[in-house]
Amino acid sequence: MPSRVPEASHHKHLDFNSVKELPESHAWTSLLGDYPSGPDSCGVGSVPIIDLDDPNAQKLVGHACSTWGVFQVTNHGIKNSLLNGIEAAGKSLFSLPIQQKLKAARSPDGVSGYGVARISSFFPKLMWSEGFTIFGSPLEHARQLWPQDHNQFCDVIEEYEKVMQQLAGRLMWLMLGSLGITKEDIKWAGPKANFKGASAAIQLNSYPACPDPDRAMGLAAHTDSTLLTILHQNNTSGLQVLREGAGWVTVPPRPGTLVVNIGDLLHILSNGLYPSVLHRAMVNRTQHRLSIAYLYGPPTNVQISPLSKLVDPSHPPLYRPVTWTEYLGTKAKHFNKALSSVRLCIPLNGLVDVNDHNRVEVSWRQLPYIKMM
Ligand SMILES: C=C1C[C@]23C[C@@]1(O)CC[C@H]2[C@@]12CCC[C@@](C)(C(=O)O1)[C@H]2[C@@H]3C(=O)O
Ligand SMILES: O=C(O)CCC(=O)C(=O)O
Ligand SMILES: [Fe+2]
Repeated sequence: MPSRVPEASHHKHLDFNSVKELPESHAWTSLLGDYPSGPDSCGVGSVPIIDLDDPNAQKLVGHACSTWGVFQVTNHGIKNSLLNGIEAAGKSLFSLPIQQKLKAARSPDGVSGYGVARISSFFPKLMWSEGFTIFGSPLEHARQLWPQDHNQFCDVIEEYEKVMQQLAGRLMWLMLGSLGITKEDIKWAGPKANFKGASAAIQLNSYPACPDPDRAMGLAAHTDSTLLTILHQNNTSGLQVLREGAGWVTVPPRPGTLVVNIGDLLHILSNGLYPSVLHRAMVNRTQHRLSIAYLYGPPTNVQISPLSKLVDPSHPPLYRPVTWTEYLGTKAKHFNKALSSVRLCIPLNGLVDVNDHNRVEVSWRQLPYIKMM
């Protein structure tokens, strides 16, 4: 694990508009040599695109989840006007003067607000991006950002949350259905099995054009601590996913298409059958990139553990139960070791020791960070 950067060791909040040269604080040397890039040269294919109206959608989703951990969806029911609306809301936020944005700064222990990527403290260099997280009502922060006129922003966010919650529920049943899981198996999905009590955060990410993109990192490689994440990107490339044996594969934006990726909690729930995908965001010299992530999780206090239908003597539970709140805390503390820190030890006699919560294993997931040091 790279050494952490002390909070005050350099200026964290950059006014990207005024910077003409990449500052040393943001220069990630030897970064791009960690894995080969691009699917085209080695023929691994590209991230699957699934039409949600396809009668075969469940099977296609299941296959994409077990092989890629990520897929793109069309015919998802989200209007283009709303996607444009949330993009415009993000643009309007990030184009405010830095002093104004800092009025809505995320507090050191807080979740919501404006700030640098929260995983920054795990890296020796800062990332070429800024973010705004919404968990619960955006009203207070929106008032600080636009004292005269915050309604437009809040209305778009509210509408986005409403439709994304429905889409996320639909995706959950496609994913779970493909594992043979039925509505009776997930009590916390609620009496109508529509995941009404689920929680979610919206993360607006801004990646300004960068004077030296080959030495900069937009958002460092990570997995999401979610069940699933639905990502809308503007018309600028930057998202890459890591495919074992192939390297970093770019997920180019396609108008009206949303990216869905599996997070650590679905990895746990599926007992490792649907692995969470490692991904990152790169930057470029000329275009401002914007992405909006809908980070979807269970009700915050529900214990998530491998589904009993997926567990038997030859497939023992790989993870101990954990709530979303607890897991987010673990991620904030242990970052890329969070998932293995909730993994159970399977001794040779096959009996699981539920108290051994702290085993740390080195897997291919950790290589990108180790190589960076
Ligand atoms: C619900 C959440 C997931 C997240 C932490 C957060 O509380 C809100 C922001 C999310 C995000 C977005 C960018 C990448 C990420 C690793 C991060 O630093 O903040 C994720 C967090 C996560 O999935 O662990
Ligand atoms: O900007 C992107 O494409 C990725 C964003 C992301 O990974 C996140 O918000 O968790
Ligand atoms: Fe992410």
